[in-house]
Amino acid sequence: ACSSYRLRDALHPLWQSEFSVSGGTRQSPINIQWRDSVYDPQLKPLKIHYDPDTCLYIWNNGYSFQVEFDDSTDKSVIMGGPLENHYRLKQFHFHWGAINEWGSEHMVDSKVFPAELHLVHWNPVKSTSFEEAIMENNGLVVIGVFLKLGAHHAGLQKLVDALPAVKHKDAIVEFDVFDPSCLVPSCPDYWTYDGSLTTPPLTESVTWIIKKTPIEVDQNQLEEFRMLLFTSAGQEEKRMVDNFRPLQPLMNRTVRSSFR
Ligand SMILES: COc1ccc(N2C[C@H](O)c3cc(S(N)(=O)=O)sc3S2(=O)=O)cc1
Ligand SMILES: [Zn+2]
Repeated sequence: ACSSYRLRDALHPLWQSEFSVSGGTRQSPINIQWRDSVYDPQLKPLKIHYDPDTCLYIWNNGYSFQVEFDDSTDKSVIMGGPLENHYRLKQFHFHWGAINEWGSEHMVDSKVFPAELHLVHWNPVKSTSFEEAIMENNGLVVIGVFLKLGAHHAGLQKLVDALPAVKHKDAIVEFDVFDPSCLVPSCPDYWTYDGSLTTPPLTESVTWIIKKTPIEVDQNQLEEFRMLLFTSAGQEEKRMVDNFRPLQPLMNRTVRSSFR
């Protein structure tokens, strides 16, 4: 894994140079060293209540595909875990590689996964809008779920079937009635740490919750991700792959685990 990591890092100077914020002390993603994580018995189980009717549309934002939700009410929220209050689901998206040997943003004991799901939530108690929450300390909570190559994922397939409609940058397609909790593993175990957005503006406003157990997807489903394009219609095609940020230093942070 480390060799492919070095290779993948060398292949992607863009991500290395463009996305390094000066003076950051809590940047993401990180390599989670299982043995250095600290079990915190005060961490509660994470509670997830998503209403499938709050799903709005899928769009290609030029570095991933994103599924947006109606966040004007508390219909789709998470609570518990390390959180003092509830957080509203705003969007989810993925990061993936050109090949199965890499693609995730976080790593566990230097193990990379072919892809990683991010469910982005914001704190409606501390902030009056998502845009405001992005700039707030711990204004956002992102749940990270690793994807590994394995069985076909029936819930994901509904999403995959819509991807050809958003092949190009800025394409958008209506996507109603989808419950993203089908993408979250039932195992309750997670790690949590204070970090940042992994794309610009890289703000240090994210409480990360990384699920220990990956979900399984099959090769065809990963290949469908790789058929998307970074480029707009009419431009020279660039396949949307390797849209992950390199690992960032842990610095003075502790990763807590919800499990022994
Ligand atoms: C300044 O305006 C904005 C700033 C940020 C964003 N977002 C889009 C980003 O792609 C992005 C990436 C996230 S990740 N990989 O989970 O760390 S979370 C997130 S976002 O939804 O906050 C939208 C508007
Ligand atoms: Zn992300």
